[in-house]
Amino acid sequence: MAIENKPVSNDIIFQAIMGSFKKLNPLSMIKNPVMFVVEVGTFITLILSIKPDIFGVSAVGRGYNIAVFLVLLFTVLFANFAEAIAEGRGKAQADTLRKTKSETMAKMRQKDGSYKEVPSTSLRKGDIVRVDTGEIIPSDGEIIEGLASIDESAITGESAPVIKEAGGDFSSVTGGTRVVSDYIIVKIQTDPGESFIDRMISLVEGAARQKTPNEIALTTLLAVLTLVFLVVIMTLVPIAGYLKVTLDVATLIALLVCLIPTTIGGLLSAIGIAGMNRVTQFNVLAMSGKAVEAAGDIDTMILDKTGTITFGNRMASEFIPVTNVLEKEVTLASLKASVKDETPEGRSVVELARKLEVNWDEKEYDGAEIIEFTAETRMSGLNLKDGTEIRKGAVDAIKKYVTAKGGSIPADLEEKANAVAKAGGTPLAVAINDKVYGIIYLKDTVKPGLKERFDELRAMGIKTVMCTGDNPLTAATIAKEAGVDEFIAEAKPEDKIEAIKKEQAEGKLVAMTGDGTNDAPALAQADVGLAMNSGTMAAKEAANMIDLDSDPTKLLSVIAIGKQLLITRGALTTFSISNDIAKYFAIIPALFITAIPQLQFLNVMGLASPKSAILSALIFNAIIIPLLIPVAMKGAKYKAMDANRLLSRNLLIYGLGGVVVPFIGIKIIDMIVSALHLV
Ligand SMILES: Nc1ncnc2c1ncn2[C@@H]1O[C@H](COP(=O)(O)OP(=O)(O)OP(=O)(O)O)[C@@H](O)[C@H]1O
Ligand SMILES: [K+]
Ligand SMILES: [Mg+2]
Repeated sequence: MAIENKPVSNDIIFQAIMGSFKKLNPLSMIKNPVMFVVEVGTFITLILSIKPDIFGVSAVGRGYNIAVFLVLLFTVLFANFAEAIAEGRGKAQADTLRKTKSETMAKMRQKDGSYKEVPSTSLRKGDIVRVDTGEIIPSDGEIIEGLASIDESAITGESAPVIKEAGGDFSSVTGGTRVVSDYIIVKIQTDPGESFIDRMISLVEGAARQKTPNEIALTTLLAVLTLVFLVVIMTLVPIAGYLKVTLDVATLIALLVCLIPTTIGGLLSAIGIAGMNRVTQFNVLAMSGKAVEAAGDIDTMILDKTGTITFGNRMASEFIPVTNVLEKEVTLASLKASVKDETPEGRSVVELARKLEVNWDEKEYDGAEIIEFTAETRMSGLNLKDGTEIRKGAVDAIKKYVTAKGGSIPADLEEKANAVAKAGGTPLAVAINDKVYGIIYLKDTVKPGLKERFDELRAMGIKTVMCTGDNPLTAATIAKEAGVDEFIAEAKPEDKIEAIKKEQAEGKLVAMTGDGTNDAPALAQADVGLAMNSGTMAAKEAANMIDLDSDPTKLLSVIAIGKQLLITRGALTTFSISNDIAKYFAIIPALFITAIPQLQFLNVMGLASPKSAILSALIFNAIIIPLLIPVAMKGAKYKAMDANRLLSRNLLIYGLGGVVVPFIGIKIIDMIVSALHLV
């Protein structure tokens, strides 16, 4: 499996430790204003450790300065470590992927039609290659000829081979996957360095990671808080002077660091990276953290039917004649309408007709005009040289077509089409000129386990809408079987976009899942566009997430991760800020107690000495960061419950916990520090 949930190895930890030091570079540190302030403080206390009197006569000794310096240094290192360890996971995954990207040779078609061996790295968009059994597909592309079973385990981890074929929604192939039977001719669709695996590598590695709007807002808030506390500390100096308490520079810095939100400041980026990692562990590639966060707030989910809710291998299973037409006649008409239809549906019609031993003389369709299937017309067929027009397509489309030609609609067409539709199949009507011959029954299967998962979505208050080009009856049957809330039938690509825009206009966040080229615009329009990996290149490029397992309900997991990401960030911010306030009350009394003995009643903590109080608070402030790394990495506990209840629960745990924990922690550390006579 390419992407897996390995435990953090010693190697990752070692790399993360090295990374913690590398990240001390102030240029990279400045992106995190809170930790940058701590780093500046670390630098100043380093100078004080060397020359304690540099800012005037100091009452504290070198040892105290050194102690503050060391604790501050570790605070910065711990924060860096949190980020580095979160990144480490992705780096390890990227390394595994790089191994699958070994250079291969490709057979590239030359101008004269012959094939020449070239290195896969030299292939450009538009080149045509042939891939035979056992060979690795050299780059991403679209099959233009042939049908093959392909082992995609290198990217999906799924060992069962998948069938890929020219035409239709299953024609895209990915570089690095292997042909296990037959051969295919592929038109390359990416230039070197831009392939799917390349994108996967840079994604899991976090190279393309950008702060989400949410993260930027929080970073700004934390920077403002830091500034406020800087002012608070400054005003402390004249107050202390008035009270004849001397506050050393090292003490002021220590106080400042205790007060500014270092806990969340240190963990913020790790939370984001880990959230993205969790998405990848579900075999979903998210192009941006923004998409994952949007998933956490989704109100409506729109799904394409064929290939998303169903497996999408719509196969002809029966030819049904209308009255006064023989079965043989409708079979022949269907064959005629499909001999040049390269879609999987078209080929399955030809296959079934040939199995029923109906054949058509090739000479008859010499020079015929091919009418290719489009999602717009929902028809396909041939215009013969003698003027005969043969069509098959969605029943309503064929009806319109025949009526326009002055033909009449057989009385039992509707009934026969409905019977197929009610069984969940797709009926295609077949006509030659103005005469309708009958129905082709296309069968498809609903993917298992959807109903339960759609029920879960409903419980979370998310509405599911199936949007299909198919007729209303088929749509109704499949909608019922899959358990979606609503459906839109006979939808053209622009109708899918309209459906999304309508929801968005009501202020809702919309997710769309799809697999076809006709879904691409809708995937791009949606706030969260999840493409099936089985789908076309266009769909995968338009989407901001790709599910490697082609499971539309995977969005449920992404929604959970998105929600958890927002909750984790909120919870740790609450904890961090209430923690800092508690620290303030723990150490201020200790500082002023010698000057104002009346304050003794405030000194509920009974800390040993002002110096030990400061140092203990600072040590607590540092070690809380690594202690919370597991929460940042795994995410805060998340249950599918009402948002308000979840919020009050978190406020209770992280807000109250944030107030209480420092009192206990600082007291314990103070006892150790004073017992060891550290200061
Ligand atoms: N090869 C074909 N020739 C003629 N008509 C077809 C062909 N394939 C599909 N159709 C008809 O066109 C309709 C639209 O097909 P399309 O694959 O575009 O559906 P869609 O909009 O992607 O919706 P979904 O994938 O959800 O079913 C089908 O329901 C069917 O009636
Ligand atoms: K702090
Ligand atoms: Mg489709």
